[in-house]
Amino acid sequence: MTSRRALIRRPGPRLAHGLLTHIERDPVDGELAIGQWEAYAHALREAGWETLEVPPADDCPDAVFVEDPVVVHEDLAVIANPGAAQRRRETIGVEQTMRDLGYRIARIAAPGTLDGGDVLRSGDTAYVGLSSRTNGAGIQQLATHLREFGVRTQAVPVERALHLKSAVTALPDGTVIGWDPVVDDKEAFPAYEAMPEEGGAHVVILGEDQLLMAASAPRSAELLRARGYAVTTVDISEFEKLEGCVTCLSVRLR
Ligand SMILES: NC(=O)NCCC[C@H](N)C(=O)O
Repeated sequence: MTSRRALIRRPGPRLAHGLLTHIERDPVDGELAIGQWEAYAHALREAGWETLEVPPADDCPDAVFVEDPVVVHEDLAVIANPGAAQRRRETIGVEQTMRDLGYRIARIAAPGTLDGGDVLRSGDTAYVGLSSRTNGAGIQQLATHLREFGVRTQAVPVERALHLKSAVTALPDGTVIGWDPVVDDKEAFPAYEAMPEEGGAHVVILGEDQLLMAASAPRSAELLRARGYAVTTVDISEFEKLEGCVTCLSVRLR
């Protein structure tokens, strides 16, 4: 029925030891996390996406956040060089999966660092967070890789959030939505709208009029429903305790 596929990666036994930067540790319930991850994958499939599992990386606590080790554009998979050293081994299995799927492979190389969570594509622009994980050299390398597609890359400062997409995402019509307390530069975007909750800044575009959001942002979901979007919500509380959000749990391949 569909050519839409999404990469996901099952959480491993060390999930509770995932990295934290901006929040205090709150114990993660591993079993609940697996149930939430399965419900997330189910929501993708219900919306017509085929889910492809990258083999788990059980020694990497944050491997479930599969968006971070790769940026995919058309037939090119840019393997990231994660800014946190302990996340770098996550790229091995992701690269193998992308090769097996027939993607061309490019790489972000040291001294460049880049996490996929910092890359927000909207229209013909890639906004890339200059964050604690992604540096200027990484952004320049990504810009070079994306140039062949006519994609323009624009760096955006990120100081108050982990990744650019922890602070903002984009609606199908190009409006960038964010949670003001962690957005450093609203002026970077041609159209910006504030959401009332932190999780309200995170949308996975399931279709032209269909969004996936976290259950932790009910008021934002209502606002977006009022704009005509069909919004599916999933509870991802255990991943939010690790600074994860709906966007980072999958990579949509189009
Ligand atoms: N793209 C994302 O927002 N990923 C979330 C990563 C959370 C993980 N605990 C980390 O600090 O790397």
